[in-house]
Amino acid sequence: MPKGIFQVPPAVNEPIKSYAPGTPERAELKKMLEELRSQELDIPMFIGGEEIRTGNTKRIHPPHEIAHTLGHYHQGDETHVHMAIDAALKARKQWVNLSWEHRAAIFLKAADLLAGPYRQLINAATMLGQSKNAFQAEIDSACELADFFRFNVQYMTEIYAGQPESAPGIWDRVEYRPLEGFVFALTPFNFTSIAGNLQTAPAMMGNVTVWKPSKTAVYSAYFLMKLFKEAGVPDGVINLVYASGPVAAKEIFSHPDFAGFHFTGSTGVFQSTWKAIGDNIAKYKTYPRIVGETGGKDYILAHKSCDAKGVATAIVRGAFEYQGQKCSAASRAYMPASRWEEIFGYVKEQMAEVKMGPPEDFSNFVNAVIDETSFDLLAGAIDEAKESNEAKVILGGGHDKSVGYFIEPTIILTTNPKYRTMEEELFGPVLTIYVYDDNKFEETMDILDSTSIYALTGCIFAQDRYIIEKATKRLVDTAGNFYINDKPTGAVVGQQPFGGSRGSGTNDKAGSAINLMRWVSPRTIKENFVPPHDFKYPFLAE
Ligand SMILES: NC(=O)c1ccc[n+]([C@@H]2O[C@H](COP(=O)([O-])OP(=O)(O)OC[C@H]3O[C@@H](n4cnc5c(N)ncnc54)[C@H](O)[C@@H]3O)[C@@H](O)[C@H]2O)c1
Ligand SMILES: N[C@@H](CCC=O)C(=O)O
Repeated sequence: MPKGIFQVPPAVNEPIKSYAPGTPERAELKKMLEELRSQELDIPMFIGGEEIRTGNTKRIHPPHEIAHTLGHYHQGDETHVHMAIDAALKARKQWVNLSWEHRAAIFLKAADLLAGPYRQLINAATMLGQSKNAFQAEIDSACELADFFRFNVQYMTEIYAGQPESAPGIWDRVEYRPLEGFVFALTPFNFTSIAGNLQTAPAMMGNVTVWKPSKTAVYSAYFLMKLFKEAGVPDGVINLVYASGPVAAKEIFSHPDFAGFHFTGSTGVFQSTWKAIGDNIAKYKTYPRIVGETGGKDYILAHKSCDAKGVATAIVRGAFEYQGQKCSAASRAYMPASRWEEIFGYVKEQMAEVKMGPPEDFSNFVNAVIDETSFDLLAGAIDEAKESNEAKVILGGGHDKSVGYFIEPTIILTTNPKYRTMEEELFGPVLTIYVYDDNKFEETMDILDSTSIYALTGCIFAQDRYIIEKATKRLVDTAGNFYINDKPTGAVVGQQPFGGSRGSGTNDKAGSAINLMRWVSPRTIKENFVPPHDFKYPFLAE
């Protein structure tokens, strides 16, 4: 059989389609939305390639239309988590031995299927299930996920190519073994791409996985599983269960073969799961890898030298796209007193054109927040600000859950830079502004640095280059992704590796070689071509 040192096609970012009126992609997406809306799906779990139905079904509805039923999923319990672990460990025997180029081919095929025949299916499922507009679905579930697959394949080959030096007569090699056990992927509701990356990144490196999605993103998870199957992921390599988070975590974190945790979600859940892993540490065969990207309190800092219109657009897009439900979304902003009125004028001008409603109507920029719990939390914080003597609502502030979970894009102005909504992650379309005295730029950076536990994203708007340098240095620990004259959202795989530090996560940069390295356990192999036959050192010769 001919052999070769294979090279993968260089990764390029999936081009974003416009969905402008009259484009074929708009027509295809509209048709797919209608098709999905006309069905009520029966959604099983997938364990070892089998469809598992429990009869304990839960209704799925669009967050923007509570009365409409998209389908029902079969809720599992601890027995299904166990089945998933067993199926993963069974599949491991073959999967770890499959040559890397075949793993690569599966995920390159997944990228092409997603960019082609699955594109509008996954986009429509994300729009309906998670209430995203067409553009937000496109950049997430089609483009970012295809980018994760393609760039991760390329990074995988770069990792494998990393080999040590060899002295004369010796050949040193490193093999990047998958972890000894299984990986648990616990995924959030807000990005279909993240839900599709957390189990495939470890799987690409030769691992087997148990995947538990958010209960509010089961609908798109179901279609992702179909995509994985069609791409050729063998049975049992990725097992999808819908047990509750605590039930799944309890079973998984007490299993001796638990070898890795790939998490994205809130800081509180990450901290509690880390603690559970720590409590069980003596049970495991190997020290588990823990990767978690978590919450944020992302900021916009404007200097008096800023471009006011640029700041206003960063506020509108950075805080309100996808209803502020991006971990990267701007939720606090520091504005110079001399420019605030001008900036706010532009914000009001832009917001006057923003429409809110269901994503099936393509003229809506803002859709619904994910569920009632989130709605109540956001509405409560807004109402509290309305009553506060330290804050006032200067834009939006309305909320209504009679049809869907709609929260108007809201701006709170506070006189207290440590006001609750300057510190806590709310995860919705609520931005809090603190206006500072132009002469207190440095003190304002100190306040910004010490206000929240998070350090995910942030940006500086300034035209003065000395100020840009000063802010970049002074705010070094406040964000894992720092932007200059740009909004703090919209990182692209291969361009801006994404992740935060402090309370925002382990900063292992999703969609990068840093992340993939966490899913391998290298073995060093030294081969001596002509082993010595005499134990004596030369200096013993006398
Ligand atoms: N840093 C990042 O890259 C990034 C990206 C996306 C989202 N996020 C963060 O994710 C959060 C929003 O997503 P979410 O609401 O789905 O997060 P979440 O923490 O509520 O849920 C994440 C996952 O954990 C599960 N879970 C919830 N409680 C659990 C428990 N007690 N034990 C075990 N599992 C549990 C959920 O079912 C879900 O699958 C925000 O905090 C956001 O900032 C971070
Ligand atoms: N890539 C996205 C990640 C958002 C997470 O929820 C961004 O940078 O906005």
